[in-house]
Formats: sequence, structure tokens, C-alpha cells
Amino acid sequence: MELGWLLWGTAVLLLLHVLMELSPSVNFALRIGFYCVLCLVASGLAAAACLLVNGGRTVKNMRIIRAVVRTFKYFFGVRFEVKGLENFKVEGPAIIVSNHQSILDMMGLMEVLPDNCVQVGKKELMYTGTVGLITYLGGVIFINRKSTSSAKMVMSEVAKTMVAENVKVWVYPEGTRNCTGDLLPFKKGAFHIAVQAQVPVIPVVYSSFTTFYNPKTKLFTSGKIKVEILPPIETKGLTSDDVTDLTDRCFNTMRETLFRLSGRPSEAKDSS
Ligand SMILES: CCCCCCCCCCCCCCCCC(=O)SCCNC(=O)CCNC(=O)[C@H](O)C(C)(C)COP(=O)(O)OP(=O)(O)OC[C@H]1O[C@@H](n2cnc3c(N)ncnc32)[C@H](O)[C@@H]1OP(=O)(O)O
Ligand SMILES: CCCCCCCC/C=C\CCCCCCCC(=O)OC[C@@H](O)COP(=O)(O)O
Repeated sequence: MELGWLLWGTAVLLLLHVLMELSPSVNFALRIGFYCVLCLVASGLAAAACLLVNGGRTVKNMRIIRAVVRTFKYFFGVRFEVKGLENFKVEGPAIIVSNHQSILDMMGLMEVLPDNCVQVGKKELMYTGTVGLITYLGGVIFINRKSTSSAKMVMSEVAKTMVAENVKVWVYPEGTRNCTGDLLPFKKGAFHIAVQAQVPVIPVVYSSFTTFYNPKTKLFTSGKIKVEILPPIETKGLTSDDVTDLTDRCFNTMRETLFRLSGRPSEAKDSS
């Protein structure tokens, strides 16, 4: 009886392996499916740990979430090469901005996440079962992207509480996932908060995933992600009139870094 199950199990695994070798789209679907199942199961377990250790919604839970998510890279053969971690060592609160390529970014986020740091996320994440529960318990700030006025109100409230509670806030200023190897224009919310709270902006750049991950071509193999934490950009003395300039400066620095980390010649070099 047990031998029968073992044989069936082996046969199913072999079949999946052959299918994955034969068809890139099956390979892609299975790997992404596995990632989602892993997130859902790990979130359930982490949520129980968070409730037992910290009792409810608090940024302290991010330490537990970070420890769990840091094991995910071994399942997918993803390696990280991190530079500039010392730039996170600024005293007190800060706004961290980074590029957002895929749902896989949660691995890169947790790889470098400093203590006392929460993220801004779309409110739809709350309805993803255990993943929604863990984002809630971790203190993620939910915004309604369909309502600019309510998103702006939440962001302005964040500018006040982050200073009072000494937390860093991680924002994806592109506002959506973008896996093209370039950046989308930045939305200004993160930079408004930084100026309102008079806290530095710390840019973080992840190299392009396109060599090992591309949902359009159904590519998902193992690969290396370079991460660079750039020096903080001070905002002391800046006013709302300076937000556009601050946004542009940050965008240009991050775009140059993205191209350098991804081995793509920058526009300036292109035209020369
Ligand atoms: C254990 C296992 C676990 C496994 C799972 C792991 C889970 C781990 C937990 C971690 C979870 C992380 C979750 C990450 C989720 C990532 C996301 O969801 S990304 C999507 C959501 N994020 C964002 O959208 C952030 C960036 N967006 C912005 O900053 C936007 O500006 C906005 C505030 C949302 C508003 O956007 P929009 O409505 O599109 O309007 P704009 O064009 O940007 O702005 C209009 C206008 O208003 C000005 N303005 C913007 N903000 C402010 C402000 N705070 N104060 C004053 N004015 C503001 C802006 O300048 C524009 O005016 P202008 O004249 O054109 O300049
Ligand atoms: C009971 C309901 C069950 C629902 C099950 C849903 C399954 C979801 C399972 C796993 C998902 C793992 C995702 C980890 C968190 C990813 C956060 C993220 O990257 O969100 C994307 C968002 O930033 C940008 O959104 P868009 O690019 O604008 O879109």
C-alpha cells in the first residue's frame, strides 16, 4: 500500500519535471503557483507567531515576517548582492523609495528591510487571505489608489505618525509593478511625505529581473539580483514647492543606478 503511494508520488513528480522541461509556460505557472502557495502558507504560520509574540498589529511583527521571507530565496535559486546597507543607519525616521518589478519583490524587500519600517500598499492586498492578514499584522499602510484625496489624506497622516512613532516608511513611487527594465514616472506621494515630515529620502535600487524573470515570455529561472542602497537625500528646509525637483532628482539617480546595476548603457552614453 505505502509502496504504491510512493510510486504514484514519484510518477507525478517525474511528470511535472518533464512538463516543466518541455514547456516554459508550465514551468512559469508552476513556479509562480508555488510562490503564491508558499506566501499563503508562510503567512498563516507567521500570523500565528505574530499574534502569540506581539499580540496584534505592530511594526515589531516585521522582524518575524522578514525572517520567514528570507528563506524563500533558497526555493527559487535567487541570490542577492547587497551594497550600501550603511545608508540605512540614519537616526530616526526616513522615507525609503525603490523600484517595483514583480510580486517577487517581497523577497528583495525583506532581504534588506531595516528595523521599524512599514510599507505603503494598495488596499486590495487586505483581501488576499492569509497574505492580507500578515500585511495587516505587520503594520502595512493601506491606500485606496482609486481615490487621490483619500490616499493623500492617509499619506499626510503617515507624515505625522512616522515622526511621533520613529518608523521608516517604504514606498514604491512607481505606484504599480513594472518589469520592463526601466522606471515608470514617479508619483509624488512619497516625496510629499518626506518634505512634510522633514525626513531624508533613501533610494533603493534592484537590478532588472528581465534576464531571469519575464512574465510576458514566461521566463522564470534562477538568477542574481543586485541591490544598492543609495545615500540619503536630505529634505531639511525644503517646502512643497521643492517636491517636483526632489522627485526628479531621485528619479534620475535611481534610473542611472538601475541601468548601471543591470548592465544597460545609460541614455547619456547612448546618445554619445
Ligand atoms: C510571511 C510570508 C509573507 C509573504 C508575503 C509578504 C508580505 C510582506 C509584507 C510587505 C507588504 C508590502 C506591500 C507592498 C505593496 C506594494 C504596493 O501595493 S505598490 C501600490 C501602492 N503604492 C503606491 O501607489 C505608492 C505610490 N503612490 C503615490 O505616492 C501617489 O502619489 C498617491 C499618494 C497614491 C496618489 O496617487 P494618484 O491618485 O495617482 O495621484 P498623483 O497623480 O500621484 O497626485 C495628484 C496630485 O496630488 C499631489 N500629491 C500627492 N500626494 C500628496 C500629498 N501627500 N500631499 C500633498 N499633495 C500630494 C501630487 O503632487 C499631484 O499634484 P501635481 O500638481 O501633479 O504635482
Ligand atoms: C480568500 C482570498 C484568497 C485570495 C488568494 C490570493 C492569492 C495571493 C497569494 C499570494 C500572493 C503573494 C503576494 C505577496 C505580496 C505581493 C505584494 C505586491 O507586490 O503587490 C502588488 C502591488 O504592489 C502592485 O500592484 P499592481 O501591479 O498595481 O497590481
